[in-house]
Amino acid sequence: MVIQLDEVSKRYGEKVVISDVSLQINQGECLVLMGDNGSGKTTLLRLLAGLIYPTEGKVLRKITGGTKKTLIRRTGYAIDRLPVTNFTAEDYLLAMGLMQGLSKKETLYQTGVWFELFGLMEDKNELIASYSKGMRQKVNIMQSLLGDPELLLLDEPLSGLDRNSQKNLIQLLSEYKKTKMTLVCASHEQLIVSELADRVVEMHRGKLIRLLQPEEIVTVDTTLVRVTNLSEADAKILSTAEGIIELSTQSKKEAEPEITIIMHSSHSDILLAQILAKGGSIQSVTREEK
Ligand SMILES: Nc1ncnc2c1ncn2[C@@H]1O[C@H](COP(=O)(O)OP(=O)(O)OP(=O)(O)O)[C@@H](O)[C@H]1O
Repeated sequence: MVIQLDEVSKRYGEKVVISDVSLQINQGECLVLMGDNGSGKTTLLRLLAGLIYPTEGKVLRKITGGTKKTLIRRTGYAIDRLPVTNFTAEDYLLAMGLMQGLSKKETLYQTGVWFELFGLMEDKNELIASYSKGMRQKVNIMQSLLGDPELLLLDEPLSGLDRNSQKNLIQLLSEYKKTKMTLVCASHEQLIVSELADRVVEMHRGKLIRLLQPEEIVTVDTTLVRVTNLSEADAKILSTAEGIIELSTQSKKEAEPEITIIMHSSHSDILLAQILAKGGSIQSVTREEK
């Protein structure tokens, strides 16, 4: 399935949630959506699923053959949290399979393979309401895969899964990708980016701000340092030093301007020594490990 978004915006009342997004997602591609909380990833997935409509612009989903009805059947969507239902996992998935037009036999066969893969075989007849967060997430993903969709939309699919299940899911999705399934996934997980992504889109306040190749997503350990007493000239020199990622000055009323520096942790000892040598006072040092 190929998806084309043309100047898509979505508003709720006055609030602009998606703003002028144009993008083509190709058949067999895996596109990963990244961005801060509230940046619009889930809303974009819902637009792609056809669950909501744009306020402006168009979302075109192109399939070869088939009707609007088959378009819905050919789309799988795992929302960010499976609602707690009063069904057992097997009954729930059976109902979802039948609703999609699968036979009982087909559904039980497909789900049986996944119950085994995700280690849920012994719990399949327990109520979903009694499941842990991770177990519920596995059922959520299984329902999205029913009927082998051509377009699969996943919202934070690795969330709540143990390491082993994460790897099994990645392996399963890699197999689906070989069948030309189009995959759009909201995730910050390095495992998804490195193992599945063909392109990564970064969102900020409803806009696409960057389109990246997976190899451009380099996660490094960074250190954030807050400094005062550093002259403007020294700050300028420091901003070009090796290991500096970002340097910004915040002027506060009736107080020393404070400089915030984000640096590669591998260079932090040398850079902190340079700041002190220039007469800077270090207010705080925070290490952010990725
Ligand atoms: N039905 C709605 N009515 C009003 N505002 C909404 C609605 N749905 C989403 N929003 C707003 O749209 C913005 C984007 O929300 P969205 O859930 O798409 O973000 P997100 O990037 O998926 O966030 P997160 O990483 O926290 O899941 C938020 O400010 C949210 O409050």
